[in-house]
Amino acid sequence: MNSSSGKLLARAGEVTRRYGDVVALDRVSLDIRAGELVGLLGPNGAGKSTLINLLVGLRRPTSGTVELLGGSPLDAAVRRGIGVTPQETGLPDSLRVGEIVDFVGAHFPERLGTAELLARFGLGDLVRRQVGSLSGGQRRRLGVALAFAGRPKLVFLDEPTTGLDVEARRALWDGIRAFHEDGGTVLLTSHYLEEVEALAERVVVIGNGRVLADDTMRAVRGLVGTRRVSLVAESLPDLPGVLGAERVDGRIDLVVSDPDRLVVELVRSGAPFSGLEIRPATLEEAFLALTSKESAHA
Ligand SMILES: Nc1ncnc2c1ncn2[C@@H]1O[C@H](COP(=O)(O)OP(=O)(O)OP(=O)(O)O)[C@@H](O)[C@H]1O
Repeated sequence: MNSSSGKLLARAGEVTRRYGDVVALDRVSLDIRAGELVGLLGPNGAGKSTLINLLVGLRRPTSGTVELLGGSPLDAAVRRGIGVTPQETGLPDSLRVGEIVDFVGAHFPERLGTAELLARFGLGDLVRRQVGSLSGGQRRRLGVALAFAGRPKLVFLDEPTTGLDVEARRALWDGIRAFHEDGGTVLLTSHYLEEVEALAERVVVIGNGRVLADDTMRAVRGLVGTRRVSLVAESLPDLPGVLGAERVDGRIDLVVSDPDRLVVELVRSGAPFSGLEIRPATLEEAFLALTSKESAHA
């Protein structure tokens, strides 16, 4: 909401993280301010989890700086102010849902009541159930809910709804929204554009370890305010304004911002082609175009 005026809660400054030869993050900078709900969007291997792990102190950057709640994420006292749900959560099967929430909550100076927390995430009916008896989706929801148990200032959610059905996903969204509406700050990663669209006002697109866009959802859409031009051709010359290109089932699909100009240039080039189709690009395609921009070849 007041994205540029809120207090700075987390900052990655020019962070690079290598794993051997792999550069998972390449000089990434990111500020998260109080009251924001930021969606971190990117394909598999883009570096999203690595960035979260650096911000929450699970890993250290190879170079660059990380600040969390005005201190260092390596400081356990600082980390008490945040909530984290990793991609996978291992919870002891024999404990009851209510017991786990009590146990986790007890580690924090301030906490949300067990009943309230479970209700927020649509888990109220499960308070007496043993974790071992929960479905995968229920367990996942519990894992996410636990990130909110200690009334955190800032919550990091790494792909919170992966593998959940529509209903469970919406229950989670409601819980995340309720926290945000109370003034809470969230950074969440997702592969799902609809999830980021449903929740986040600010979107950071990450690909190949770099920040490709950091703006409002609207602006990120506009940035690639795109059409998809699809045609059959052996090969194409370099064409102007191509944001992304891929071969699909014998066709070449180009994501472009100005399809008229592209077609004019295509005809002018004399390259043989057939089966020309032009349609609006979906947000998914716009996103893929952004992430493949550097490697696009038309
Ligand atoms: N512990 C590790 N050792 C070696 N390489 C790693 C390690 N963790 C991550 N990587 C590599 O770093 C890159 C970024 O991975 P990361 O998990 O941050 O991406 P991601 O965007 O979270 O992907 P996903 O959506 O699949 O979780 C990948 O190439 C990955 O293989």
